[in-house]
Amino acid sequence: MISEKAPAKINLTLDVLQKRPDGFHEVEMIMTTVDLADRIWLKPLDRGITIRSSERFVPNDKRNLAWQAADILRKKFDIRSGVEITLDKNIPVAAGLAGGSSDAAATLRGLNRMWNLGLSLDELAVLGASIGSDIPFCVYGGTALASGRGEQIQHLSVPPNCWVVLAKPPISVSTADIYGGLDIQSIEHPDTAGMMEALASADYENMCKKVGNALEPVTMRLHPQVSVLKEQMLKFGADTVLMSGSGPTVFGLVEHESQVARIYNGLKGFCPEVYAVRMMGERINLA
Ligand SMILES: C[C@](O)(CO)[C@H](O)COP(=O)(O)OP(=O)(O)OC[C@H]1O[C@@H](n2ccc(N)nc2=O)[C@H](O)[C@@H]1O
Ligand SMILES: Nc1ncnc2c1ncn2[C@@H]1O[C@H](COP(=O)(O)OP(=O)(O)OP(=O)(O)O)[C@@H](O)[C@H]1O
Repeated sequence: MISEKAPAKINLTLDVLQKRPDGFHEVEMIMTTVDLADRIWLKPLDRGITIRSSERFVPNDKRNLAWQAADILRKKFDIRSGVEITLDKNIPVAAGLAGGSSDAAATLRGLNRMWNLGLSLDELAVLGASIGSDIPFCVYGGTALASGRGEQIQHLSVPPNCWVVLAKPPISVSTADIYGGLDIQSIEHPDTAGMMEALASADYENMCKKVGNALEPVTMRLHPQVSVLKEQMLKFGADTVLMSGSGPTVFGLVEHESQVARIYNGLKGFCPEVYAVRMMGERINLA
């Protein structure tokens, strides 16, 4: 049996440049992995792909991104045997934290080992891109600038050490609806280059100043709870707060562990899903 860790990501920046003829949006976003992770287990089967999950809201058929990752490898390399994929979910579902994408990326890395395919992370990322825009980043993890529709990856420096408090309000957000609700002309563009400089110089304060997400106003308009949560987190002492991805999870950054408890305990009262984690920031190696 093979096991792989599948970490969540947060967006330190997310900029949308334009809508493309294929319906996707041209983006520029800086993402980094945090120490909140699913674990996937791969068990050889004679045939077929089956999914078991600890989380009842996750589909256990071909709608599961991990199923699609296994399917693409089986078809491309004419693999006759099968696999049972067990997902130990810790990352909240449909949260803006790329949980499903990270499970798919971990499945690609794990099956590459189990089926002795000898593929590089770059090759796995290309295969992952055909399933979802966030999967290439999740294949490498770490910290990166993602462009195109999210599949072009440029690796960046590890962020300065800090704590991340994540809070997911109990609402569902459709990524397609949030992109669809954007008015391209009125976007307030985050300073992507400024964030890259802050990371390169490991400047925590500047990193906090440069966070920004063009999708945040769209999600907040549809779900005012997200802005309430953001205000609360700032009130409880976070140095900066931003929505991740298309939401609805918001994250707050603090430099010292001693600042975490006030935010965590303050939010726990009215938000059911709160997590205090560290930024991991380092890339995943092929085992
Ligand atoms: C919001 C983010 O999670 C930020 O990291 C990503 O941009 C979305 O990544 P994802 O969930 O892997 O997205 P996909 O599964 O590829 O696409 C879901 C839907 O989001 C919209 N979409 C996604 C990515 C992109 N660059 N432009 C888009 O318009 C499209 O309507 C698409 O049908
Ligand atoms: N392995 C999986 N884990 C969780 N959800 C999955 C998985 N595979 C497919 N899904 C489906 O994908 C939807 C989005 O779930 P996911 O947790 O990946 O969202 P997300 O964190 O918002 O992703 P992203 O940040 O990439 O937009 C869920 O509603 C679920 O039905």
